[in-house]
Amino acid sequence: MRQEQQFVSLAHERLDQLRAEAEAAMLFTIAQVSTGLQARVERDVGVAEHSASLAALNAADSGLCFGRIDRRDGVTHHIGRTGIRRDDLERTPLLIDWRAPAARPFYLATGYEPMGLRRRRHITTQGRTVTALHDEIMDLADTNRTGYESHDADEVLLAALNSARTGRMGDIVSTIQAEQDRIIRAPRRGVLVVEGGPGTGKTAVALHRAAYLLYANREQLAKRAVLIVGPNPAFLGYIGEVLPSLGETGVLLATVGELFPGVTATGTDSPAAAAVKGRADMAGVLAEAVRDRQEVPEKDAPIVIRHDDGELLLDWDMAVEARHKARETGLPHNLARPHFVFRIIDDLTTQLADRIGADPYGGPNFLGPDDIAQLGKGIAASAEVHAAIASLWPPLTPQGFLAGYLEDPTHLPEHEAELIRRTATAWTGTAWTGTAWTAADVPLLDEAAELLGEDDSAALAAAEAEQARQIAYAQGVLDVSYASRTYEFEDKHDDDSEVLAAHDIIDAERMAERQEEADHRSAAERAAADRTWAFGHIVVDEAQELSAMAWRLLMRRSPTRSMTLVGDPAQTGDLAGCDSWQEILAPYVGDRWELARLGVNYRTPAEIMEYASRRRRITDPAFEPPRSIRSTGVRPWELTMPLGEVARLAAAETPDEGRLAVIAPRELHAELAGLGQGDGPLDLSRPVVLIDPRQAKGLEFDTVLVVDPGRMSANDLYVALTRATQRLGVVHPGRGRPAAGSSSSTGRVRPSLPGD
Ligand SMILES: Nc1ncnc2c1ncn2[C@@H]1O[C@H](COP(=O)(O)OP(=O)(O)OP(=O)(O)O)[C@@H](O)[C@H]1O
Repeated sequence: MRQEQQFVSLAHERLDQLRAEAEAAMLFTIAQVSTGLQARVERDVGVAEHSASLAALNAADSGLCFGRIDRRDGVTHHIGRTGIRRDDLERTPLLIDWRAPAARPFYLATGYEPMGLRRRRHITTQGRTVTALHDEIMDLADTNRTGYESHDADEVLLAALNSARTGRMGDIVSTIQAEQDRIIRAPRRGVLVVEGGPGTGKTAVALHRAAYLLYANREQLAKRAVLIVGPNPAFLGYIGEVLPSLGETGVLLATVGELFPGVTATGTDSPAAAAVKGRADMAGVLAEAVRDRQEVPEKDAPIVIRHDDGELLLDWDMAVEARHKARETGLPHNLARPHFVFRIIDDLTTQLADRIGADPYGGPNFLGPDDIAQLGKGIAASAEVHAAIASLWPPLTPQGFLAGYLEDPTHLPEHEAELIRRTATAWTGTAWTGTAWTAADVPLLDEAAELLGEDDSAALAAAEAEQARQIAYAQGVLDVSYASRTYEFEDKHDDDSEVLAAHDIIDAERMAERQEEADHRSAAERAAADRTWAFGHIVVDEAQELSAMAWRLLMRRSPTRSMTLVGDPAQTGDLAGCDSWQEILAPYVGDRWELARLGVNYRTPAEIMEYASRRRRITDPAFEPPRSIRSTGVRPWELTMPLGEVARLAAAETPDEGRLAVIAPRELHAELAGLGQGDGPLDLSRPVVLIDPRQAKGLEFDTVLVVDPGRMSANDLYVALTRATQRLGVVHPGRGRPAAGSSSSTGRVRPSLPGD
């Protein structure tokens, strides 16, 4: 213990030193007087880098060193949350990062396969003090004993699993299990699906995998960022702190509803409406709806355009031909539009030229090419012509198009159109007044953006003009720099001089590029603002919940198909969700994806899992639950009581340390308002929270009260019943009945389960 304490103290001293250095470097950078734009940008980048490394060092402070491996060849490594080098000339490693290859035996070695280890040691600390050691002998022939040999190999793991919940997920670096380690370190290429029942560590594994990949592929991933998709904002808040504690910042956490920059989905759809919006055939439906916006006049009712030189007629033939040519390009709507516009203007010009320049005696047209070009310019500049063209083939934004479509949904059976129809009060051009976008609208907006394409030619032209202006400016600067060479300089250094001046090494164009304000946002920040960003890796948690349309959106963000998808089809709650990985993935990767399974439940005690499985088998007789790693001796209980009394029950059941959740169908929440949560965003750090089964997805609490299970679908109930780490109570609404059965720790008498 003394030796390990010395080591841990040394590691912390070195961490403090590194922190002080990073702080000093940051202050120094901030203090730089930076006048030029370039210098300011460099300063900002420097500050961002130093603060990221400072954040990583700060996050590693708690539980800095948690393990040690002694190899048979006499080499010893200490394993920690981050890698630390000594302050010597060779910068020898002091603490090995848990993700480094050298740390791997700490997670994988067993008595059967010791991987060159003699001993594995878990070091438990509180602050900077070593409080316990647990040793495992790997080499059974080794007779050396330390006195800290663990009798129960899982002692450290069980202590971690039994600890009170805080409302925030913690990292598991000190107790990653071998089956989890193999998934965390699997190669980055391709699609890896991780399937497992509730509490098998899917979320934990997914987050540690993200941290591992950023460590192992820092070069590529730091530039492209990793996207982690979760089911709802409360869940993202719950897992949000795990990654900083793993020292990672190049990560964007988002729900699918947050993946269309500029749109915040605050509305809600009925489950049936979301299911329609999420269906794969919505892609074809929207494509048809876009074609509907490419119109032609009625055959016998051409559009009449007033023009200085007389009326012009935009008729059916002309529009059909122009539309055909524009569609033939295969370009999205807005990008094909210039082809349509060009064709119509050309035809109208011919129409006008034929009329003006016609020879009454049947000879050739009087007008020469220059005259005709002049006429064309006049037509192209006519507001009336443009209005007529726009009425046939309007430029469309995804928001404007989808808003219009949802007001009058076409290409769907009437009852489905009715489900998703929106009766908005007004569309202002950028937002709805009245009805908000929903999470299920976001994949449709993304689809619309693809179908419409962005006509950015105006923006590109503006960017080019700006670039030209900067080149001209830079040229001026270089000329001044050349002209102001001192004679002394010229005397001493002829043309072969090795001393370089600005004008020698940089031309105007390059200098202009440097003048441009460099984008010094992190990759994750830039990715969040860019709909077309291609992420280096995408992790999807609760992947079974995503609709087919959401998958289309995600696949666009991952052209390399480097993805980790974790989920459990048995927990699918969303009607739009898929229940077969093959079905989800086949359109994108065929059968080129890997499946890994996790089979041990680290969260739910055996007693609760047994109860949940029994309920589950009512609808799914062949159901096989994951194996619980621990049991608490406390069986779940059922009670019938008026809803108004649930708040009192919750107060009595709330553990002194830790959290309790009341999970009830949404429609009962008003009656359960006594739980005092208010209307604000869900705050999981409160000792008691009231949530519905969908919100409960992915979360866990020490104690859970499930209210009115009869109203929940089989999958929702299964999710609700598997959220507790210690105790589970099930409340049926009713007048209450005399209780009979086992006695609880709170003294309440609880009826035992039918069939128990
Ligand atoms: N190796 C481990 N060491 C310590 N704790 C672990 C380990 N693996 C998982 N856990 C813990 O088990 C609990 C369940 O893990 P997690 O939430 O990742 O499971 P899940 O499979 O995503 O569950 P669900 O499908 O129900 O959302 C968490 O508290 C997690 O920290």
